[in-house]
Amino acid sequence: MEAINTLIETIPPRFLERGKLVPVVSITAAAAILLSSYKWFSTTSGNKLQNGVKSIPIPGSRYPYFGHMFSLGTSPGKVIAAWHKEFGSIIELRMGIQTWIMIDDPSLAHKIFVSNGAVASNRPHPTYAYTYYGLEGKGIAFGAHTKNWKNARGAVLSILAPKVVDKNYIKPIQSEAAALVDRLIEYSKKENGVDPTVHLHLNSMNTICRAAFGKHYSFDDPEFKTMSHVMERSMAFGALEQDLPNFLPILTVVDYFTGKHAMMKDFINSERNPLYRKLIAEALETPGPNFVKSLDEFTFSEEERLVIIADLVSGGTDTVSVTLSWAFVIMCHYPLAQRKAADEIDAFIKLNGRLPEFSERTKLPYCVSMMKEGMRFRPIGSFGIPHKMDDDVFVDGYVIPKGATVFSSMESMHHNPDVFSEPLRYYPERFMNNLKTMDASAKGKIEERDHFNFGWGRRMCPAIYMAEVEFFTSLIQILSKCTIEPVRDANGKEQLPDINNPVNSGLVLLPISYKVNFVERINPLK
Ligand code: HEM
Repeated sequence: MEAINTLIETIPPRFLERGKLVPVVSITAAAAILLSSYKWFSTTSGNKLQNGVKSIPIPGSRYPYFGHMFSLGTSPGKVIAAWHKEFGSIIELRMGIQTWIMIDDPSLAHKIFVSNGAVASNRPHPTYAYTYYGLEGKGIAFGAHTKNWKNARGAVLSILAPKVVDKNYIKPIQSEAAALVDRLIEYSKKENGVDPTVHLHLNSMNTICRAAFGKHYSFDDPEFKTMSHVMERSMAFGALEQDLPNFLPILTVVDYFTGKHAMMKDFINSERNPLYRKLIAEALETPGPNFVKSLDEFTFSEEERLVIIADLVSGGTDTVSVTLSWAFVIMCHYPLAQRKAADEIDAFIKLNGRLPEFSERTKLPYCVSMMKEGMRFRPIGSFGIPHKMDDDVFVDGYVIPKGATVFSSMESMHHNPDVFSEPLRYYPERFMNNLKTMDASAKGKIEERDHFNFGWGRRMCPAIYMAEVEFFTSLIQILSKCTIEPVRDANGKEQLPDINNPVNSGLVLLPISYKVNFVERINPLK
């Protein structure tokens, strides 16, 4: 019963009337528990050969029916990393009726996702993401690997191509980055320390909304609040614990009694879709380029276009801001690295009388390396977005079975000593000889990739170039105008942000909420 109680605790109370639910769950629980009330322990027989095929190790303890669902705790990335250390680069988890394969070796991941891209590029179908958010699998992020998806992906790649970003979106990115720095400095002057989260959220939302719709917001704009609310609700519905029947079909009855599907449908029809329809209609009339107008050059249905735009807005909102948030934490902990990057920027400004553009990044090798090392040192997600296998694939002696959900274990992969020497050391210099854009590096040879945060193959993030332009531009603006310093307590003692314990928030890993000071410095431009 302990397992079922844990399960109930994971379902947010707003979706449940506990009084009604507990008896229902108790019946299903009794059925499940009756089947067996003991714990199974790991079959650690990995790498045994059977008919020339190595078996994939199954780590840790697991329960009948539930499998590993209660073994991952609140920091699944860390648990998985420990299992990789013990059992090797490929492990298998049983998540209810689903089989999850976790990989922390980039070359194995490459062989599965890239070399076998034709059958390793599907997505699992989480109920909310696929049925409701995706209006039955439309768009690109959660759509099945079909012809429609290929068309959508092709259109998105063309509107996010580096030369299009350079031509249409660099100026808005620059002006939003400048506004971000000004706000961070202004708020730091008002108080002892500022929590950058909301400022970064506004910045990333404005950057993507300018690109998508040609519009941007202030904090108190009611539409900004609506956008944030819609995004937050969507994330909450998309959380794994909302999708338990996909793992444990016995719990379908819980969804039925709690009316969860009706709530999801209602949210999409009465909140998400009307908002996006309004933004899309306005964007078509707004002067200047934007994603909506670019998509209009293709022949998508109204629903298809809406979901593609929603994918781009959701994908673009908190990814770069979390990357920047980690960069702030890291720079507080490594002031010498921060100084070195600022000196490099100052030297460029002294020579050129202006801030560097992204196209000039190789003149700032330390800054570029710092960006790459920051993403390696603190990846923004534990597992990226999973792929689903359409067929069996035979790789390095293992069979990755049809139907399995395959993840790259991002935390473990980026700290894998076989891939990065001294992986726990923050050492930007390791990338000084790899100054290619992250976009070029991600699409190049596996041995030449810098990091793996943007995923793999046909499903690789289509916005890498835009994301790194945003990251670079904000970093340069910030370091040219201020230093990032820890706050001090009443005794003048530094209070450094926590760098070691990320908070798992759905798809992303956030730093624990923190405050730092953005202290204005002599502007090298003046
Ligand atoms: C630091 C920033 C970012 C990171 C680390 C990141 C990471 C990722 C990852 C890991 C995936 C899944 C790849 C896979 O399945 O193998 C992905 C997909 C995606 N990303 Fe990003 N992303 C970032 C920024 C952005 C931005 C700025 C946008 C929009 C402008 C965006 C839009 C998307 C979309 C639409 C997909 C779905 C692609 C598909 O399924 O075909 N991302 N991203």
